[in-house]
Amino acid sequence: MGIILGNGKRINEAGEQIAAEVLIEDGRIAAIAEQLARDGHEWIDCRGGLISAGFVDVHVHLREPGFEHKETIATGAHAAVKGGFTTIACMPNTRPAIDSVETVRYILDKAREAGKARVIPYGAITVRQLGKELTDFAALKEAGIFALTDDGVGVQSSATMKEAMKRAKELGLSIVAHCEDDDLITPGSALHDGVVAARHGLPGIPSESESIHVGRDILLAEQTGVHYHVCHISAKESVRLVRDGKRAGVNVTCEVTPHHLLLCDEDIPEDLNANWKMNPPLRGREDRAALIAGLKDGTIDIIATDHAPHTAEEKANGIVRAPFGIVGLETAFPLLYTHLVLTGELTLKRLIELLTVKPAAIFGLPYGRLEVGAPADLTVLDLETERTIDPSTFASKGTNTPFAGWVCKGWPTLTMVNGAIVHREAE
Ligand SMILES: NC(=O)N[C@@H](CC(=O)O)C(=O)O
Ligand SMILES: [Zn+2]
Repeated sequence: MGIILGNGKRINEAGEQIAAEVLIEDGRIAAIAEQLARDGHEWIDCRGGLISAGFVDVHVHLREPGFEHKETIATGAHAAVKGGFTTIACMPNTRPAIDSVETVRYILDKAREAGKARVIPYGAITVRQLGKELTDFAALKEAGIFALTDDGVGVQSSATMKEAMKRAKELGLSIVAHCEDDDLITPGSALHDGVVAARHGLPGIPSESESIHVGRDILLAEQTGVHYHVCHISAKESVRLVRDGKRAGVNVTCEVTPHHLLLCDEDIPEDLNANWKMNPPLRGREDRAALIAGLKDGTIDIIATDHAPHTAEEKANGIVRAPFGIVGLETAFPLLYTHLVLTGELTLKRLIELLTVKPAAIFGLPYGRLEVGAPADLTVLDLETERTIDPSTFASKGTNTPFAGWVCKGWPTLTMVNGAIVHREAE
């Protein structure tokens, strides 16, 4: 007995939406056709919704262990499947950091218990993410990490980064980098060093604090041959450096977040609400344009949310003292579909590739494909119904989003991981 996702649509090679039904058996996609014989299988009515491969998000902060008041693996993995994400990679800036085999095992066990999205942990590059001593990459790989990063902080020392890349290359692991040169940032800076910070008389985070690491690391990746991936790219100069690196044949990829694609510093409300504070900051209007251009020309490889939950109390501390970060898992697809696809910036086919097959492919993961034989990680999307983003309905513990009140189409109605239904909207 299998399950049929019936009365749905899919996107064909030409990018058209065509009628489709999908049969799931033994956790895999067993058949895809315009119409399937019911044959006693369980039949689910997709009501004309788009059946897509489940989304893959390589940048998620799950906060457990250590910051369970912000998010737990269970609440974060639930938020993921509500947003159509079936595989999420969790960042190591937990307490303890993901720098030991024990912590990797703890996370994998908790994720299995939660039974929602598939969780693949990153391992920290350096012990406690302090930027000094490298972690035991081989042991972390054996325990099940998916790639290496110190996200949350930049690796300040070029020598440490180079040594990390050499060892990662030997083990076939990717180096994923939060690019931030601490020396170039005045402590307490919260906003991009641009017109808005200037108007408020606040010190700004300059673009070169990001791009200098991007440039440095592309040169080191060229030397070491490692696959190097840039987190949450935000500055136009960083996009240019990645474009040049790719042209020179360096194995460099990068991700952009929905918020950097849709917002710039000039959109931040005058009261400087801290739900607009994240790292890297919303940059200038030209940076946002460069990110969209980079996405269109293939310089930017994928979209990742940088889901970063914090409590409302922490975010009420004012723009300077509040922590950096916004949630993203439950709003990413509706925002991108409504504000990039329906506006004509990107095709739906391309948006879905940026969220599925592309992230899977650059990290060698067997997910993100709507194909017979592939693991049945699927999401069904209602492309018609308009809904308003309401943080009080989030499964995430975090309600810290600048997008509250935005009206979107493209809401996930059903999510399946390995053939099991892990989320279904009430009808
Ligand atoms: N992006 C953020 O603003 N914050 C992240 C850290 C990070 O991704 O750098 C967090 O852990 O809160
Ligand atoms: Zn980061």
